[in-house]
Amino acid sequence: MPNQKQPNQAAEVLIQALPYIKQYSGKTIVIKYGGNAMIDETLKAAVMQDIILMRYVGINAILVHGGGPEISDAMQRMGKEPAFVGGLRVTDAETMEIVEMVLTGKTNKNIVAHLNKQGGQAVGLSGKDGNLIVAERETTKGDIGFVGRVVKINPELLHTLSAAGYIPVISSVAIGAEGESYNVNADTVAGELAAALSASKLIVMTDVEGIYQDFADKDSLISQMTVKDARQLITDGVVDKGMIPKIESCVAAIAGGVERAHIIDGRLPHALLIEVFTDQGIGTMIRR
Ligand SMILES: Nc1ncnc2c1ncn2[C@@H]1O[C@H](COP(=O)(O)OP(=O)(O)O)[C@@H](O)[C@H]1O
Ligand SMILES: CC(=O)N[C@@H](CCC(=O)OP(=O)(O)O)C(=O)O
Repeated sequence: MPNQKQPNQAAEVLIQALPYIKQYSGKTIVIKYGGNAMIDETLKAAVMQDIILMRYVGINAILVHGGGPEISDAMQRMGKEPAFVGGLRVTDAETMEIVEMVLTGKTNKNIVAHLNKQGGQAVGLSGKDGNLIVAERETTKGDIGFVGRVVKINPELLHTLSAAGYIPVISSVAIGAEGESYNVNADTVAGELAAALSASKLIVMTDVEGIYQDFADKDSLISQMTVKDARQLITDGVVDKGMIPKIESCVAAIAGGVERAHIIDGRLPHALLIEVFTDQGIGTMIRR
């Protein structure tokens, strides 16, 4: 399709981006990618382009991906019924194998291939590589098997890859003290990594515009709030389901020193570029 912008308009767009390029070049931005934007191929291509552009202007872009629906599909094909306790997948030994095959084997490599096809230099990792994400068994929700609680992040490998211009793509499979695998929620991993890397931003992409004060009222989108407000939303039961781990990961990131966390709509093409490089605030921003 021909570019419908007049040349001066195109120049304006680039000039508007300049202060943001200056602000974030050389800084780290952690992106959690999942949900709808992952299933739709056109949206997926747009997300990859945004990340490649971020990398080319010198931003250390780190991508953490989910893949919950794909894991559930694979389980069902293998005759296993997915079950969740408090939003976490009950993960017996066989399910852990499926999680690792799908997330680290398939989804991770698929994203890496997409990024590389479009001109990026992506490297796929799980939390096992370089002992990146060390976990122990999550025990606060009863026995839910090999679900992990993050105990340590070793981000050195990510610094090395970013410094060399690579885009690390990370699946949320962690390693235990005995080398065993743990299944960790991908939102949680993104928040922990953002804190460990002292990222400038954590951006969580999802399948709604952002956080609503009242989920039934689409005019009640919260454009920004403090960590205290965010915690209150969970206490008051305003957010539930998949939104709770997202808010918790934003809160953990900010408590760990990240400046800002954003929950944005992955269904909007180029939502990442709009968030990082324009004056337009989209989604919900959480700050100290
Ligand atoms: N107050 C709220 N505002 C926005 N979304 C909410 C709220 N409370 C619950 N949600 C739910 O959280 C979901 C996002 O979490 P999830 O389905 O896990 O997303 P993803 O697949 O992107 O990880 C939304 O689709 C929505 O149904
Ligand atoms: C413990 C736990 O629940 N792990 C998640 C890991 C994947 C994930 O978080 O994917 P989304 O971001 O697409 O939801 C799971 O098994 O589904």
